[in-house]
Amino acid sequence: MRGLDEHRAATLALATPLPTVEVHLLDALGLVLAEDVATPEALPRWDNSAMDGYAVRAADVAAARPDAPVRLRVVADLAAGSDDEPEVTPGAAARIMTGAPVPPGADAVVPVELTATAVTGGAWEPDEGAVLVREPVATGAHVRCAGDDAAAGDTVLRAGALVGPAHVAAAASVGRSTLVVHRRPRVAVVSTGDELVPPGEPLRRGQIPDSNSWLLAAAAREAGADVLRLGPERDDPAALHRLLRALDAGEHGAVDAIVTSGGVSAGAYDVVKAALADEPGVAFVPVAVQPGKPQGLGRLPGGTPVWTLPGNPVSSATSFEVFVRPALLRMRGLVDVERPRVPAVAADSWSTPVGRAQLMPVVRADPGADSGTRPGALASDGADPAAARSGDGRVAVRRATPRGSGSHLVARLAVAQGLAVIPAGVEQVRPGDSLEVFWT
Ligand SMILES: Nc1nc2c(c(=O)[nH]1)N[C@H]1C(S)=C(S)[C@@H](COP(=O)(O)OP(=O)(O)OC[C@H]3O[C@@H](n4cnc5c(N)ncnc54)[C@H](O)[C@@H]3O)O[C@H]1N2
Ligand code: MOO
Repeated sequence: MRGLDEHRAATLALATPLPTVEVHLLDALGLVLAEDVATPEALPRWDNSAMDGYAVRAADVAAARPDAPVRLRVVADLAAGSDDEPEVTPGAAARIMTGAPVPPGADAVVPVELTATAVTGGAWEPDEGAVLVREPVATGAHVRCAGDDAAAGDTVLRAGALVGPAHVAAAASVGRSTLVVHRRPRVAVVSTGDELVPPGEPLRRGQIPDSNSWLLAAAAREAGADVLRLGPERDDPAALHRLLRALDAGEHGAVDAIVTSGGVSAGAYDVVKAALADEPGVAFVPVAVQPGKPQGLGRLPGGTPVWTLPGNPVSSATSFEVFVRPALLRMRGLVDVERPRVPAVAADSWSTPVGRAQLMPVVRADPGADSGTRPGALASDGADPAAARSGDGRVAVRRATPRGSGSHLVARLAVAQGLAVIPAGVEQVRPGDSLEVFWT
């Protein structure tokens, strides 16, 4: 049997970053940058005021006191956006608003609160032409200097970054209206099985609603892909083969990956295995993991990578999580495609299959476990972190359901907050044992 990590490596090897496209700023949100973005100019572009007030020469107001204010001639009124460049000579000041360029000669800004005018509290009246400064300011006070944020030529965004709101803002601030990003993968999800009917339709004995195509479509979308959801497909190998070949040939629109569920174990009607048996690029391999042992992987003749996941719903879910999700993230251009694994401590005991790693759906073992919050949020969600952590800070976890990692437990899978990864060499987990968990 192939090891869990070995199979993860094999699936990642199928994924390369997708071609790049230039998109408008908002459309870049959630995509991965494929270029470095530099600022052609310093940011800020010029010294500007951080306060509404008066641009002055600091030396002029050094002696200002509330009971002995300094009177300055007001020579200009500079709103943000003004391109005036009035010279502030000794004894002069310019009324200035936050963001307006500091005029030549001025080296500080006096906030309006530290001043009085002839018409205090009213609009500035040019005729009055003067301001009383009641306190001194240091040279440079309330001036935001050119280049504070970035020098001309500085890289402000790096290729490989996942574009979020702050990246959009940074790009806009350097004058970009578009960004070059890796395009989003389009994934076809196909469920198989004669027993399946679309959810909501009447069921006769033996039939169940198809939940995997919905699970996998949702998971793929959550991983940043566009999804073409198909199925349930009948247990007809020739028809399924035709469908998979058509997907590979782009007959349903171009797809970057195909994910199937079901029909890959040892049964008499294992349709996916039969459909792809003669495809030289696809191999079926047992992987030493529970759930998720029967796996198929490879490329169809047109080059489309295909993952054939086992049909048991929890097996499908965990297989997507550890084998497909990282590959989709890599296609999106991300370098870091693994969820961080965090140390945890078992608050529960269970046995694990001999010779296979185990992916155990878990929940926090603290009173906040039912709240739906993730352990990563513990420090700020108001729960008492001490209640959920061991003395050394590790989060305590227990199995999400008393039946543990049973691969048919689809309805209860939603209570799980993460997966504990138990190495193949461990046969029993006991309370207090160290675990590695990734939160999903
Ligand atoms: N003799 C053996 N039998 C099985 C083995 C084995 O090694 N030898 N492996 C078991 C393991 S482990 C798994 S996992 C499953 C995988 O089976 P398949 O991938 O062939 O899946 P199916 O047989 O099609 O279905 C299994 C199970 O899951 C239900 N299912 C399937 N698709 C869906 C869906 N879209 N939505 C909801 N539920 C679905 C299906 O009805 C079955 O109950 O094989 C074991 N057997
Ligand atoms: O591998 Mo199966 O997925 O153990 O249930």
